[in-house]
Amino acid sequence: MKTMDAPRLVKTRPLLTAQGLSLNYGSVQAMRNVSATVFPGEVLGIVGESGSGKSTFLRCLNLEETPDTGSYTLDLPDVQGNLFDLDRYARRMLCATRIGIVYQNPHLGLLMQHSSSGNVAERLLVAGERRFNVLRDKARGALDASEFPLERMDAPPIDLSGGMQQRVQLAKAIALEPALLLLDEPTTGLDVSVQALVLDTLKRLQQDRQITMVIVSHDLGVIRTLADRVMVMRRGEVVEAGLADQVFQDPQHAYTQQLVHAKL
Ligand SMILES: Nc1ncnc2c1ncn2[C@@H]1O[C@H](COP(=O)(O)OP(=O)(O)OP(=O)(O)O)[C@@H](O)[C@H]1O
Repeated sequence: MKTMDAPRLVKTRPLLTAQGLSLNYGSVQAMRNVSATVFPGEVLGIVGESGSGKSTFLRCLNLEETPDTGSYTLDLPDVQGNLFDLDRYARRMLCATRIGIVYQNPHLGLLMQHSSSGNVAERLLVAGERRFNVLRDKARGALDASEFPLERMDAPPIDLSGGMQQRVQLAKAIALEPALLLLDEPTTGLDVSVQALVLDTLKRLQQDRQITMVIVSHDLGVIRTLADRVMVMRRGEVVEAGLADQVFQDPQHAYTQQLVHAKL
């Protein structure tokens, strides 16, 4: 069983605060009044059935999407106010330098025909690094931390396995040591044994670097392995939220009970 690391859960100020996010796509209400707080070094897991609004919420946290209502702040020294008020350039810079994301579909996060090291270096270039040796060394370091086989670092993602592609995405996401790492179904679609290895890497990275993470998965096993806190979504709403161990051991909402028992 996962052991609870108490000090990580007793932090004074949240890093991430999202309040009252709602978003409609035409007549579809993708999110209704969704709020979340994540403290530094914590992992928030978001579970729920397909179409419950998990990815929409994550896209908002990555500033790819702007909700109709709601606010989002990150408690960082040079970042102020509601991030949804930032212009496109400021959003792009904030995402490039402070927020990393790994998508389920590597085509969304990577240039599939470019070298893997080039994909990671691109993130550093956006942040202003121009020295070739530094780019190469930092890309190598990030790939190594993601447990990517370095002898393949010049291969394009299109020639790599799904697990390796996810490691390249991860390396790109952590290359600038982001304050927040967002993971959208990072292991879905991989073979079970590869899933377990990628999960191990995520767990190790989180423990070594204390990265604050928000992970979306429909797989309770993934959430149980990584998350300190859990948020359960259904039809665009949060139906239950709490410490992971509590939610899994004593789910309060009928829908969460159904999810947990279906998994057992
Ligand atoms: N760009 C879009 N245009 C129109 N509707 C959308 C769009 N993105 C999401 N939706 C709708 O919003 C709702 C929430 O979708 P979302 O992808 O956030 O759910 P999810 O919980 O992440 O599901 P899944 O696990 O299948 O990815 C769904 O009804 C979906 O069809």
